[in-house]
Amino acid sequence: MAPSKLNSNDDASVSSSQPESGFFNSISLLNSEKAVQELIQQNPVMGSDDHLREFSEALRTVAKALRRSAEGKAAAQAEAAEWKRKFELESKRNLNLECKGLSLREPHSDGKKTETIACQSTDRIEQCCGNNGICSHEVLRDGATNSDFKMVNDKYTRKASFKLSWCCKGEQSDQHQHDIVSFEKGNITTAERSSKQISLKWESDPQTVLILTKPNSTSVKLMCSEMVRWLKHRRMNIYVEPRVQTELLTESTDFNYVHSWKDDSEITLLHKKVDLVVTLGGDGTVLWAASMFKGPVPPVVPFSLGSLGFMTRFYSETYKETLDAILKGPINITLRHRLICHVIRDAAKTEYETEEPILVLNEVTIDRGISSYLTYLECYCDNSFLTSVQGDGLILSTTSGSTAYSLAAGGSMVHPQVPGILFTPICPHSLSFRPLIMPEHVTIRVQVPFNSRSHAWASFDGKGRKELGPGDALVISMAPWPVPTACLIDSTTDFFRSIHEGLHWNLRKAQSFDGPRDT
Ligand SMILES: NC(=O)c1ccc[n+]([C@@H]2O[C@H](COP(=O)([O-])OP(=O)(O)OC[C@H]3O[C@@H](n4cnc5c(N)ncnc54)[C@H](O)[C@@H]3O)[C@@H](O)[C@H]2O)c1
Ligand SMILES: Nc1ncnc2c1ncn2[C@@H]1O[C@H](COP(=O)(O)OP(=O)(O)OP(=O)(O)O)[C@@H](O)[C@H]1O
Repeated sequence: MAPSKLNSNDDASVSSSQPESGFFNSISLLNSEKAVQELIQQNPVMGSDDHLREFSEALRTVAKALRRSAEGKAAAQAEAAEWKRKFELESKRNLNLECKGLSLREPHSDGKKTETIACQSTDRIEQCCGNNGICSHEVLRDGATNSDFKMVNDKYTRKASFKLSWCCKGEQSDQHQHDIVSFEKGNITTAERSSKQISLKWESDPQTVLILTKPNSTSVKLMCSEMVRWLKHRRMNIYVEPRVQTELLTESTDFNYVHSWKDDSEITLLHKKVDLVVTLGGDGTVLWAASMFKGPVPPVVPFSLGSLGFMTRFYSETYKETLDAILKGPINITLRHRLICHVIRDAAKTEYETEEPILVLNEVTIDRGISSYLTYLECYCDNSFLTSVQGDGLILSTTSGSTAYSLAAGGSMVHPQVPGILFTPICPHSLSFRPLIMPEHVTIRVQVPFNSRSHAWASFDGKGRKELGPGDALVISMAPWPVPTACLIDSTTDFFRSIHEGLHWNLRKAQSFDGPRDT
């Protein structure tokens, strides 16, 4: 991922910054008032200006038109492009004003003035972070507003801010200042691929840890209570799920300092309180943790207390040393991309009938469920017909999910930092249907045709099955909120270790020298 796409927000959780075409496509498919409101809430820059509220109105109009007619689509897309341009200009202006400490409510500046402000604020970013970094307090407001503070144990604490940086070869050259592709003196060049290892450095001490645990496991329960005691000793605020809070209180009333929530709606605010998420379990627990955050996700430290543990590189035996190092920082992280999935019902006549989008870290699968007939699915990429699937189903996977179900269905393994979407058929009844890997910016639509003999079923990271009837569709694009997972060593070493140790990739006895050979 190119650095310009990285951002860390004022909640010190990680999100991608500017909307890209895939993201924008997904915005234009947001067709409920609630979904648009959520998007605005989750993006403080977007939500901070009347102009941008107007933008959300336009999005709803665009979304409606997109779903109605073919002619409407062309007009709506043109309108969407115009709003995208306005939005980008506006976001840039807001970011720049923030960097200069100016009020977001200043009257609009003309293009020239915006440019001057942009230059000054860029200088300031570089003064603090260097060319290859981004600070949460610089990019987004760090002025002490009430909402920035959280109340824990009757005292106000502030969510820790951090800086993300990435190493870039050729620091001396100015190549990294170029756009991705540049054209100078008739020569086409591409910028150096600068997204190497991303490093997270705390700018203020992390204070609040959320521990998520695999249920029904005695070893996990023991590890959880030991870790809670140790974190308390380190004066950390600790959150756990209500089930775990009950378990801890049953063990001892001494655990009354552990926080939880009563109502599921409080989960939507967790990212504002939590500095760090610790998972105790296997890959399923990491998926569970990711699913709890419908927007930005705080850094996740996955401890291995499962069987395969592809994404859980940390050993629970050495949790004290690990957490000491992580709370001190800096830490290498992998930004694991997620997909955002919208179920669009054919029967939905109004925007209120459509469903909440679902974020997946591994994959969304559309299969035949209990039906014994072939699944028949029509697939479109950015509104162009791509292919139809006749077989057991289709997997749309992230690169993190490439080593899970997609791998079992014949898809390639892909490094988790590669920003792509895997398109992997499940048992296709065709001799020539090979898996594909798409670029990150595409929007894929999978539709159950009206002449399909059966219904299809979508499942999200192996959970939450939804039935899709004829005319229903699933629209998938890259989500702007990745899951930042801490690395034991670095993204690449961890990935190679996982494919060797977890999957025994290409394990074969070496051929002995003792035999016929070239002379
Ligand atoms: N045929 C298959 O391989 C198959 C079938 C169904 C689901 N799954 C996978 O299971 C996932 C759900 O995991 P769960 O733990 O809740 O269910 P689960 O308990 O059924 O475990 C699935 C297995 O997949 C492994 N796994 C999960 N994510 C992985 C990843 N990113 N890379 C490598 N291995 C991974 C887990 O370690 C576990 O061994 C789904 O997202 C799907 O990818 C795989
Ligand atoms: N906090 C949680 N609450 C509810 N369910 C959870 C929670 N954590 C994990 N799960 C579910 O429990 C199941 C098993 O968890 P997990 O995959 O972590 O363990 P495992 O199967 O022993 O390990 P591995 O995936 O490494 O083989 C998964 O389906 C996961 O979704």
